[in-house]
Amino acid sequence: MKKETGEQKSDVLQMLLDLHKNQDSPSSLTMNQIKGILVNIVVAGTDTTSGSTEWAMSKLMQHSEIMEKVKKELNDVIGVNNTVEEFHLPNLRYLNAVIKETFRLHPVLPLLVPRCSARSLTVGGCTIPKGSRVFLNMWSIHLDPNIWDNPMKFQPERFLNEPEKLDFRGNDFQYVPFGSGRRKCLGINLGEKMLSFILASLLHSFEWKLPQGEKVDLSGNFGIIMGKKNPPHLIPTPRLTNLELYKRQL
Ligand code: HEM
Repeated sequence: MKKETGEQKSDVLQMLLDLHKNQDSPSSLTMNQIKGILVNIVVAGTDTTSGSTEWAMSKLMQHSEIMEKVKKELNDVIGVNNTVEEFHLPNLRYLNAVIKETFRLHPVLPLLVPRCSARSLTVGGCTIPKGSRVFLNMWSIHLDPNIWDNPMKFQPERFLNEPEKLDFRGNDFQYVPFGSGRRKCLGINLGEKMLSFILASLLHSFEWKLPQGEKVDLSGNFGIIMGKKNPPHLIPTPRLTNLELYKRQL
């Protein structure tokens, strides 16, 4: 990418291509490896973000009192005569707690990515032989009553009181929606910001309702990425007072 000043600025693709050019370096990459990395990023970043958005919208449709609190915060922070901008996001504390609580109850990768033990070891009295394929059931940790009060309840407030104690950077093993260790999600910052931006925009710009006679369906599908079995059908109506603002968003 070339800035107007003429100064070169590298993006991810450029960095990968530079590693390809430098074939003598131990960290050089082949074109096939570059393709693999790019596909990995696109695949890993797409269904996770859209799946989490669907879960969060469904939980909010199910809990109207929580939806009202989110809308009040959006009005206070953004204002009904304004659209969401990136700088608003850190101030949406309650919405961010809703997102964290959605990750806890509906992690899109409930078993994370499989691990392989590099040596034999004993964990909690169980021997794991070298070379075993290990799945970490992070979902059951997120619902463990020894760790969480009322674990089945959708209660974003639990993340408001001591937010620093429960970040999702992989340091608190009771809460790891983005995994932990060397293979943890490399899109944490982007994923968190995208989700916050998408939800804030959807909820600030529109009122949402279910089609007549339909109920919120919370069944999940079975797969590596656990999205909703049936995507939510929701009907939007404009929420902003100034309809010109919708043109600006297009
Ligand atoms: C709400 C959004 C997202 C969630 C909940 C999520 C969650 C996860 C989880 C749980 C893992 C497995 C970590 C482990 O096993 O320790 C993972 C891996 C990964 N994620 Fe994300 N992710 C999200 C968004 C993204 C985005 C936006 C990108 C890229 C732009 C991305 C790129 C990746 C990659 C490349 C891996 C594989 C890392 C590896 O195996 O070394 N993710 N993600």
